[in-house]
Parts: sequence; C-alpha cells; structure tokens
Amino acid sequence: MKLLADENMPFVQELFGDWADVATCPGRDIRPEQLRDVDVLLVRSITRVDEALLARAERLAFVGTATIGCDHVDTALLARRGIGFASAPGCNKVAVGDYVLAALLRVAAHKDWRLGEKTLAVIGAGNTGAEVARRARALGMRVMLCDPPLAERDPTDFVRFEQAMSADIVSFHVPLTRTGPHASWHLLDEALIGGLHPEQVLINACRGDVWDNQALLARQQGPAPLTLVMDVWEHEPRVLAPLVPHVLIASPHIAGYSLEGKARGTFALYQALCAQQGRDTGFAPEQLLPPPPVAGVTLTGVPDQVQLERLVRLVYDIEQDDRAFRRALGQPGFFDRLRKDYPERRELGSLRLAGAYPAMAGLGFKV
Ligand SMILES: NC(=O)C1=CN([C@@H]2O[C@H](COP(=O)(O)OP(=O)(O)OC[C@H]3O[C@@H](n4cnc5c(N)ncnc54)[C@H](O)[C@@H]3O)[C@@H](O)[C@H]2O)C=CC1
Ligand SMILES: O=C(O)C(=O)[C@H](O)COP(=O)(O)O
Repeated sequence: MKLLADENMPFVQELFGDWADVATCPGRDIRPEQLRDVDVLLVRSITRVDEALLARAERLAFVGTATIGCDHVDTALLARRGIGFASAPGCNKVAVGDYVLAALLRVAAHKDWRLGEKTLAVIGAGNTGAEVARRARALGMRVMLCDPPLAERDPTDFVRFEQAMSADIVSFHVPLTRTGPHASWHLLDEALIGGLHPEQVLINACRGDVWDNQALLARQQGPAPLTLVMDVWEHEPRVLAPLVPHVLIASPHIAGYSLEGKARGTFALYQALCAQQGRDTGFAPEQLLPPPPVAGVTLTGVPDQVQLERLVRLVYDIEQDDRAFRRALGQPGFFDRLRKDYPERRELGSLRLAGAYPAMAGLGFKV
C-alpha cells in the first residue's frame, strides 16, 4: 500500500510505517502525477483535493485530512468516485481554546480590562467555539453564543448575530462556506465593520475568508480602529501586509497547532483507515506524546489576571508567535515556513496545578 502524506503531519511513520510504504512532501506541492500509484493520501488544510489533483489518481482508495476544517476537500467528488474519506473533527479544539484564552489575557492587559466585567460572543458554537466559551465563563465573562444552524433546532441558548456583534469581544469559530443560508464567506463584511464600536475586539481563529480583510484595513487606517486578533488571513499564505501593524496579535494559522492536537489529527486518520481495512488499532494517541517540559506548578492562592497570564505563558506564549510573525513578514514563503518550523507547543492541560481552585479546570489546566 502506497501512502503519501503532507510532510507537516507528525507521527505518520509511527502509525503507518509498518503497514504502508510512506512518502511525504510539502502539502502545497502535491501534483496529480505523484498520485498515479498512491492508495492513501493524507493532507492538511493547504492541499486542495479536487478534480484537478485527482485527475490521475486511479488507485486512490482513501483520503484523510488531519484537520477540523474540510473546505479544501471536494467531498462530493470523493463520494462519487467511491474514495473513502475521513477528517479529524475536534482534534485541535483544545489548542484553539488555549490560543483564544491567551489572546483574551493579552487583550485585557493591553486595554487594562478586567475580563470578568466584559462580554464575549462566540460566533459558531461547535467544538472550538465551545472550548472558547468554557474558558471565558471560567474567567467570569458573560458569554453569548450565536449559531443559527444550531438555533434552528433549539433556539434556547443562542442570540441573534446582530446582538452577538455588540459584545465587547467577538470570537469567530465557523466553518468556511460559500453557499447556503448560513454561508460564512465575508460574514464580517464592510457594512458590519463600519458599524462596530472602536472599543470592540474581534478574534478570528477559524478561516481567513470569513472576514473581509480589505474592508478591515480601511477601518483600521481610519480614525477609530478596532482591536484585532488574527490567526487566519484572507488568501493565505499571502497576507495583506499593511493590515498587520493594525493588528494587536498576528499569527500564521497556528491556533490549533498543539502537539496533542496534531497527534489526535493523525490518529483520527489512522483509526479511519484501520476501520476501512478491517485492521485493529494498536496505539492510543497519548502514547505518541513526549512528557511536557513543565509538568506541574503549586499555587499559593487564587491567581489574579496578571498571574494567570504568566501561568498560561509557562505553557503557551502567544506573544512569541506574534513576534515571530512580525519579524518574518515580507520574507519569501514566511507564512508556510513559520508553520513548518513551529515550535513544539503543549496544551494547558499538560500542566498540573496543585492548590488550584476548581475554576482553573475550566480554563484548560489539569487540577
Ligand atoms: N486556526 C486554526 O488553527 C483552526 C481553525 N479551525 C477552523 O474553525 C472552524 C470551526 O471548527 P469547529 O468549531 O471544530 O467546527 P464545528 O463544526 O464543531 O462547529 C462549527 C459551528 O459553526 C456553526 N455555524 C456554521 N455556519 C455558521 C454561521 N454562518 N454563523 C454562525 N455559526 C455557524 C455550525 O452550526 C457549528 O455549530 C473549522 O471549520 C476550521 O475551519 C479549526 C481548527 C483550528
Ligand atoms: O484543523 C483545522 O481546520 C485547521 O485549521 C488546522 O489546525 C490548520 O492546520 P494545517 O492543516 O493548515 O496545518
């Protein structure tokens, strides 16, 4: 069995090496001719799996994407051609929660805000949105959820989009869709951007095209800019460079890049391929992980917001990501290079807190 995988997918050798002939290559460079004799293709979000890519893939029996988002895969085409498909729902949701928590604490320090006095709206209350909501509640924030597709089934817990957009902080967690009643392409459009209050904070850790980046630039260059946290960008890997100086935290689509999240992603594909081939799964994803660099901390009291930020930074330093992004901006291929060379990052749950109050578990720590 020949397996071709994106070179940025860890643990492929460990999981598939003894039953497949494994080759890897950069995800953006996979060409149709490379797939001629490939049985299994494992990709990440940067490989567009469509008619053109699969033109010569006569043996292909399985495609897996080690990601939550599937907007890069023509799943209808795979179904038509009888090619098995799997993604990794929820694999890196915890990492996205950690990223947004780190961002919230940075924003609060920057604006001299007490988060417990602020409202946060989550647009898209699925796996990643729920992780963010859980952390925000643990910070004492008032949380609004906006998810029209879920609200159609049961409106009880949801607010309308217009109300959500009035929150102090609005965090976006929707899949990228271009058609249908809940299409999310440019969900944040020029008209909406123009109507926001200058004190508001917007966070995008889902897909770049959900925000109109040109319209945002126009707003940021005007007299009343917003506070922005951007992990994802329209037209990645290209970035609208003039926007970056107007963004408080800028990162190269790494919100989900914890080692645990990546391990879960590859493992989900391993499980799906084992199921397709009637093979037993011999591993647990935890077995793939090395011990965390910092395993435990003993607290002597309830940490305040500043101490909490320090505690988060012991595991994940979002400012380091921001600095690396700004340093590299403009260099050829900088976006993909930062992602490829991304330092090993662990989830907050890898840190055990002794003496912690129970709400710390809501923030993602192990207590
Ligand atoms: N920056 C990063 O590293 C990462 C980005 N992502 C992106 O985040 C997206 C969301 O991930 P999950 O929460 O795991 O997906 P999910 O499928 O669990 O949840 C998405 C939610 O959005 C809702 N939704 C759909 N259209 C909407 C609209 N127009 N307005 C409001 N809500 C809407 C859905 O009903 C669903 O509940 C993924 O599709 C992916 O594109 C995911 C992981 C990492
Ligand atoms: O899971 C998703 O969806 C994501 O956005 C991934 O975390 C992005 O990772 P890559 O697939 O682009 O490496």
